[in-house]
Amino acid sequence: MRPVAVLASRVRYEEKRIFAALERRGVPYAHVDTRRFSAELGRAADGPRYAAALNREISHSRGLYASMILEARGVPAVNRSEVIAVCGDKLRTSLELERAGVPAPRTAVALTPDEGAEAAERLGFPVVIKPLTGSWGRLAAAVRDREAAQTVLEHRAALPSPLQHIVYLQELVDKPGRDIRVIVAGEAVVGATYRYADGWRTNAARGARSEPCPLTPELVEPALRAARAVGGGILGVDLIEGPEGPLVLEVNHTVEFRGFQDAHGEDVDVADAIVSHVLEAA
Ligand SMILES: Nc1ncnc2c1ncn2[C@@H]1O[C@H](COP(=O)(O)OP(=O)(O)OP(=O)(O)O)[C@@H](O)[C@H]1O
Repeated sequence: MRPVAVLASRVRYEEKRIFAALERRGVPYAHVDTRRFSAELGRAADGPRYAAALNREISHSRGLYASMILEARGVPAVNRSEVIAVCGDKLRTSLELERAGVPAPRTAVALTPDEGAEAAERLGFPVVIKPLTGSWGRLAAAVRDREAAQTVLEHRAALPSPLQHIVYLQELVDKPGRDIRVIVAGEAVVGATYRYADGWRTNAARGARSEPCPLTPELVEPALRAARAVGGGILGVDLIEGPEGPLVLEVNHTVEFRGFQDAHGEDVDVADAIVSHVLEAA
């Protein structure tokens, strides 16, 4: 069997667990550091060197293009470049969720900061203003009135990147001090955790505490629908509990699972579920 490529510029807890899971199953693998990755075009006839590629790259651009290049060489990538492109952009994700009828917070988008203030007013305060790209909740702001919105949007307008001038807004959902993370691998739900933290951003990267969350149909169904909507693969679906049930916030394409694994202990093996899905793709 040709080796499975594990694409990652950093070997963290998650990648170590994945290497160990591959070794336990006797699957040959090669760690490919994306910082040392290059390919000459026109040589695709060389044929695929890997049975599949598991993309664990944190850098969005390197991850996206690594999957794209390997796919062009006939290597099935997990996740696929198209999925990474959708998940890496909050608006593209929201549009796919909307198309699939997945419940999500009320969301609006404006193509200039000035129009953003109007759109926020129409959505109704308080609102969350988020960058289209990025993670760990960085640069997201909860604003309670028009004046505060205008201050944030003025900062946005001053930023050099045109992408920062696109304003993505959401109602601030009054949630019970926690998020829910559901990990999906293909058509299987690996498990779910609650993530508790102080403040309105309760995601794990900001120091949240993870606890196991029961897999109820009202959670599993929107999580699987969200994963399918973005194209499927190994995905972390983030949900918050609204007054009428779970709402999908976003879908992450490079799942960090340390808190999740610690919360579940021996009951769930995320790395093994990931490897099992990659072998299906191979
Ligand atoms: N509309 C909302 N209402 C209430 N809380 C929200 C809303 N949007 C985001 N949050 C909170 O802020 C956190 C960060 O938001 P979001 O997940 O959109 O940002 P991110 O930068 O993509 O983070 P990550 O990719 O690390 O999950 C969420 O985990 C959630 O706790």
